[in-house]
Amino acid sequence: MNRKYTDDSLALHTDLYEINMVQSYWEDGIHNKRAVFEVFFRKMPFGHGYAVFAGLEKVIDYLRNFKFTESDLAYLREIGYPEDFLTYLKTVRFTGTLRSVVEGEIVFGNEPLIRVEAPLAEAQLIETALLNIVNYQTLIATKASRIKQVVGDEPVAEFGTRRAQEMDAAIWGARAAVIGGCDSTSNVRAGKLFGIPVSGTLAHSMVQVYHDEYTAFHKYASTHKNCIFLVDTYDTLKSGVPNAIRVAKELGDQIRFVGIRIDSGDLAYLSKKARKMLDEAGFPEAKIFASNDLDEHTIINLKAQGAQVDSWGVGTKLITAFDQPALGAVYKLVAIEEDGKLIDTIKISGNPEKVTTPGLKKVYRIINKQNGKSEGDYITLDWENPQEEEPLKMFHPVHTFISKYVTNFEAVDLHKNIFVDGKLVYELPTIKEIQNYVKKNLDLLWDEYKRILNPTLYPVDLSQACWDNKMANIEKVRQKVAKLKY
Ligand SMILES: Nc1ncnc2c1ncn2[C@@H]1O[C@H](COP(=O)(O)OP(=O)(O)OP(=O)(O)O)[C@@H](O)[C@H]1O
Ligand SMILES: O=P(O)(O)OC[C@H]1O[C@H](OP(=O)(O)OP(=O)(O)O)[C@H](O)[C@@H]1O
Ligand SMILES: O=C(O)c1cccnc1
Repeated sequence: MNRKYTDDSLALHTDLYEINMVQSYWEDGIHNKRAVFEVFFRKMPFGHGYAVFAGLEKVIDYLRNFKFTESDLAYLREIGYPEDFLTYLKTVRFTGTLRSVVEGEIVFGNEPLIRVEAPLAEAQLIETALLNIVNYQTLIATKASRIKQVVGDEPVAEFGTRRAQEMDAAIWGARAAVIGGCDSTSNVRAGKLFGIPVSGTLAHSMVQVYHDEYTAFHKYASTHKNCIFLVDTYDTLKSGVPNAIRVAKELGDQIRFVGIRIDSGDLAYLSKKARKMLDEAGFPEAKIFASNDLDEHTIINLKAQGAQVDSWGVGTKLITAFDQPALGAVYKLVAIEEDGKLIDTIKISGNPEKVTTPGLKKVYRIINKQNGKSEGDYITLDWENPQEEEPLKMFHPVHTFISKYVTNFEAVDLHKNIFVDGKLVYELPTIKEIQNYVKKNLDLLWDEYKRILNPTLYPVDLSQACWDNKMANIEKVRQKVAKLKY
């Protein structure tokens, strides 16, 4: 490789306009004003009833190491930035406070997932990377959770690396898939980096190398104790399954015949026939693994057809978020310092759903103590404490007549302090802990929110104070615009 600059930092993993805006702020002397931005998405991915948040570990890593290196500065110099601005950029680190929902949190549209309070320049420079990370990982974790919803307790292996949108996506996608509910990944590097269980069978090429299944299975079994034989290279029922049975019988206790994998053809029909053959041959414990372009839709169909599948391998459609390639999370300014005080800001849109909600906010999950289920999420201004309100009025933020009163509840603040004044104060959980957290959180939701087709809309409401503040800000902008004379 003969590149002019070494790839030794992620500070330039940003859109040019962020640097240009920061240059203007710096020239104007406002780059250190406090600014507050929030990350949120509007539309539920895949039409799912909930999303699974992922990406925080990478966000933390990115922010801890945030700095412009000599090669970054040399490149910026080359493309025309002035020396005094570069001298300033050299000093920039992340010194802000970041509050966020944790990985594995069940989240919904229009609620703040991450809140960044930092000097304006810093908060601006990190926008692109934060969105890049959270958009992808949350999307994949959510897709995996959809798949897990239809699979139930059977194991799901993530097989997507070869079809992922490049290497980083494979690695972080594998991790996100495991957060969402996959039990293992085929990506060995992801196993090494994140402590995720790895799993695998064998490919058609190995059968082709030995020209017949019998020899290939024997060779595999002579080096590996646990054997899952791939049975669809030539003819699943006439050749693959009989050869798997023959080798398993011949080797007896010398191997652990875990089962067979079917990777083409009619998976319902073939799995039922194969099940019968394995049972009749005395292998009722042998498992049937299925793969081939699977997703939640094919799996639900296969189950409806009575497919005898015990374990699922899911690749392309999971790792590429095949039916919805982007989450669409945004990063919006909600407050900015003026005369030493934070002032709320708003972005108006003709589309009511795109009008931002001004001010520093918190998001609470309102859990009914009687049944242990969530009543909805409740967004408040920073200073509010919904726990002190009894009964708590929850109302739809657009169709405000839809409302309910909740009593006997626990209001759980979903945001944790991750960085305080640039210092990391959060201890990262293990992947196993994150997976358990997802399961525990999903128990809070009624099944109606969890079905994969037309789920009931989960309430994400604004507190009265938050709603009033939004209306007041809209009115303020309206009056300002009305006074303009152009
Ligand atoms: N019984 C079934 N009901 C619904 N979908 C199925 C069933 N069996 C398999 N499928 C799905 O149908 C698709 C079939 O893919 P494809 O047309 O590539 O056929 P194939 O059998 O894999 O052929 P090839 O040998 O070329 O791989 C896959 O997505 C697979 O998961
Ligand atoms: O279908 P996916 O959900 O994407 O799962 C991954 C696929 O990758 C492999 O196929 P491939 O044809 O690449 O290699 P093989 O010869 O090992 O089957 C495997 O057999 C699966 O079909
Ligand atoms: O181990 C497997 O069976 C596997 C791994 C990656 C992709 N497809 C299948």
